[in-house]
Amino acid sequence: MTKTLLLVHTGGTISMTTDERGAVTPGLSNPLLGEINKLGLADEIIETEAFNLPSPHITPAHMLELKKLIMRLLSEQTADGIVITHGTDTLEETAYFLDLTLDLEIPVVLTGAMRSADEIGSDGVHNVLSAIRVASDEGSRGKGVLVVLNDEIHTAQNVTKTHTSNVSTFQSPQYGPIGLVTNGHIHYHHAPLLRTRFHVDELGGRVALLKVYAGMDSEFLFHAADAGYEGIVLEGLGQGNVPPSLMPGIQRLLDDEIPVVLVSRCFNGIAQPVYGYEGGGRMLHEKGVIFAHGLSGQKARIQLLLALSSGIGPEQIAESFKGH
Ligand SMILES: NC(=O)C[C@H](N)C(=O)O
Repeated sequence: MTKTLLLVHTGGTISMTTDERGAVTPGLSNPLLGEINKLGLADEIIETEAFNLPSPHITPAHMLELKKLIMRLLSEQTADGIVITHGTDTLEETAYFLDLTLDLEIPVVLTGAMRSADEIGSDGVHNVLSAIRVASDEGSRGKGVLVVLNDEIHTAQNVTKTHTSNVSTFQSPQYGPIGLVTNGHIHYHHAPLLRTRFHVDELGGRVALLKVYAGMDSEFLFHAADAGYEGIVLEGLGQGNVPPSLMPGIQRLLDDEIPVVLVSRCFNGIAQPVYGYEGGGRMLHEKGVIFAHGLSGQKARIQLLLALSSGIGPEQIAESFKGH
């Protein structure tokens, strides 16, 4: 069966080259543009450049623009799958944003590279090739937004960048990758069960993400309430605890009806209300702190931003985090 894929570029190292100073930099034009089609990897690849940005420059506003661009392209052109190239630094946030906002059965696959387009051993074209094969595979339908790098398939919900420079940087700490890409096969060994979706046309609300540390005081939380933040995500300690000195700040946020979402700063495992001591998870839970089981801080922040922007009430916001 002939397959038509949309290939959308957003920038990142995959689209960068080394300048005369030896620094990796985006050029005036994306070196990937026009090159992938020459490889004859799919029957038809329709290529679009959304942005040419390093991914630390990508904001939730760009993510929403990307979502709208995809919907516009799909209204003009039917496609069997979508591949998006992206810088790796914030790739997981864009992937999760799209996972929470796109309502598509066709595969949507993000990829990137750790080595620039002109570097020896560059992983970019190989990763695009893998992403195109995954996006063309019937088994990839209905699995939510996927991230493909280094011959592994991850869900947007779980994947995270774990190494500053290694090509095997993307891992899914909770459950591992959901599939593998080999020379001849796309092989899935499990599938995501739960998905949350938000209908968002415009982004509203400021949401901050703060990492909790030993002896942390409440000052930043008081400041966040005074500064008009509409949501706070805390990367708590262990199973989901905070120092007692943070409790006055949390209480202030809750009194002001600012949702407080708690994840763990641990790399693995889920936050849960286990401990009954001052600042322990049980106390936080009883006060109304929302536990985002298994999400990283940066993903919980994207979700809280989308939940607030979608206009749902506090109970539905809390409910939306239950699936994780
Ligand atoms: N490997 C990369 O793509 C990292 C780069 N700083 C970016 O995210 O744009």
